[in-house]
Amino acid sequence: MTIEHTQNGTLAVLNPATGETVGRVHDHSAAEAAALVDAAQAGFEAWRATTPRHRSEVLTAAFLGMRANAERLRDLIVAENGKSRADAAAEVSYASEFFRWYAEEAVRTPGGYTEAPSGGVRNVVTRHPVGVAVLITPWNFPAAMATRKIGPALAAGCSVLLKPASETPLTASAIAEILTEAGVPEGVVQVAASSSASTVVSAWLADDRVRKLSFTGSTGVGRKLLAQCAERVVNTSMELGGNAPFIVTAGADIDAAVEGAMLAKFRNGGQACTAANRFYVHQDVLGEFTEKFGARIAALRVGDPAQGADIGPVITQKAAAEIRGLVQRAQEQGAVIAAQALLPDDANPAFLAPTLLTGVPTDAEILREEIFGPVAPVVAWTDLDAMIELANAPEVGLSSYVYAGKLQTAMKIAERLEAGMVGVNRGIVSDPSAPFGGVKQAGIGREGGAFGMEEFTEVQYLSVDWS
Ligand SMILES: NC(=O)C1=CN([C@@H]2O[C@H](COP(=O)(O)OP(=O)(O)OC[C@H]3O[C@@H](n4cnc5c(N)ncnc54)[C@H](OP(=O)(O)O)[C@@H]3O)[C@@H](O)[C@H]2O)C=CC1
Ligand SMILES: O=C(O)CCCC(=O)O
Repeated sequence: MTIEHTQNGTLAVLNPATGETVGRVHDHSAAEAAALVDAAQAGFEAWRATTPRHRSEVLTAAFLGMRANAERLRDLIVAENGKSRADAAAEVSYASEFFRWYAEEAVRTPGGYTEAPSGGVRNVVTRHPVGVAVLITPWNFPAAMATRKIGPALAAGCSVLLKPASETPLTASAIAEILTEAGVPEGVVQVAASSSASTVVSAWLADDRVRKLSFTGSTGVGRKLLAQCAERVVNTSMELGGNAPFIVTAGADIDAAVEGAMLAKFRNGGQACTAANRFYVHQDVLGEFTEKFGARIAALRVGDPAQGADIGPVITQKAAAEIRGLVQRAQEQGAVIAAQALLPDDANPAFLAPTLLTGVPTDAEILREEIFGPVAPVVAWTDLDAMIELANAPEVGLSSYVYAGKLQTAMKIAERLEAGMVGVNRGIVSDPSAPFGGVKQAGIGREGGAFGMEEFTEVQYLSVDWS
C-alpha cells in the first residue's frame, strides 16, 4: 500500500481510535534500504561467528528486556494498533516468549551422523544460518510477528532486515532498541519503515547477499513476493491469510464453546489470521449457542482501548468500510443480525459494533472472505460430511477450531480438516513452542517451536570417506 501521511521524509503513525499522530518514523527510500544490506552482511558475518551459548544469552537478555518494558510496549501497541489493553498486554507476553523459546533453541541445533548403506561412507549432517534475512510483518501483531521471526533468525546466526507494517512501525523500533541493549551487535537487526513497502523490499530482494524472506500478511501480497523471490530462488517462509471454521457438535459443552468462540473471534477485535471466521453449529445446539454467544457479544464494551474498552477500532476506516459491506451483503443474502454490541456516540468510522449473524447461507460472500473484524457469522449443520466439506472449501487452510463432547469425536473431525492448526476444545492455537502455519494457500513453512528455527538454516551434509 502507498501511504499518504508522509512528510519531509517521515511517516506519521496514527492512533486508529483517535486519529491523532502518535509518532513519526523515517520513511526509507530504495537507496537507503539497499545501503542497509552492507551492514546486514557485515553483521551476519560477525554474528554467525558467535557461539550458540552467546546467542542464547543475548536472547535471554532480550526476553528480560521485553518483560522490563512490558507496560511501555503495551501502551505503544494500543496507541498505534488500537487493540484493547488486555490484548496488547497478552501480545507483549506472547511476543517476549519467542525470545525465551529461541534462547533455549539456540543451543540445540539438530544434526546427524549416519552410516551410508554401502558402509564405506559416513553422512554427517549439520545446519548453518541461511544468511541475511528479510522479515516483513503486519500491523495486527506488531510485536509478536516481529519476535516470532527475529528470535529464530538470531538463534540460528542470521542477521535481519525488518520491514514493519507502515501502520505500526513504533513497536518494531522499540523491540530493536531492546535487542541492542541486550547485546545484539550493530547491523544484525535493522528496521526500515517505508511509505512504499514494495520499493524497500524489492531493493533488498534484488541483492544477492539477501538469502531469505519471511513474510506474514495477506495471501495476495504473499503471492507477489513468491513470484519476486523466484527470480533469485530466495528461500521463503510465508504466513498468509486464514478463514478459520469454528465447529460445534451436538455433544459439545456449550458454555466452553462460547468461551472459546469469544477468544477465537474477538482476540484483537477479530483482526487475526487465526480468527474464527465461520461458525458451523449443530442444529440441536444452535439455539443455546447463539443465545449465549449473542449475550456475550452484546456485553462487549466498544471504545478507545486507552480508556479500557474491550474492543477498539479496526486498523483503518477503509478496513471498517469493507467489513460493513460484507455484513450488508450478507443481510441481503438472508442473514440476520441476532446480537450486536453498542457503539459509543462519538465513535469514528473505524469502529465497528461486534455482531452475531445467524441464518447465513452457506454460499455467502462473508464466509468466503477473511473478515478481519468483530463479526461472527453462524451456519447451522446436521450432516457431518457436508459440514466438513464446507469447512474445507476455502483455498486457505490455516487454523480451525472444533468443540465436541468426546475428545475422540473432536480429534476425528480435526484430522479431516485441511488446516495447519486445529484448536481442539480450545479457542486459541498460538503458542511459541508449537509450529504455527497453514496448508494450501495459507502459507509455506512453520514458525514457532523447533520448526521455526529450521526455517532460518540450511542443511549441509558431509560425505566422509570411511574406507
Ligand atoms: N495472515 C496475516 O497474518 C495477515 C493477514 N492480513 C490480511 O490482509 C488484509 C490486508 O491487510 P494488509 O495490512 O494490507 O496486509 P498486507 O499483506 O498488505 O501487508 C502485510 C505486510 O506486507 C507489506 N507489503 C504490502 N505490499 C507489499 C509488497 N508489494 N512488497 C513487499 N511488502 C509488502 C506491508 O507493508 P505496508 O504496511 O507498508 O503496506 C506489511 O508490512 C487484511 O484485511 C487481512 O485479511 C493482514 C495482516 C496480517
Ligand atoms: O494474525 C496473524 O497475523 C498471525 C498471528 C496470530 C497469532 O500468532 O496468534
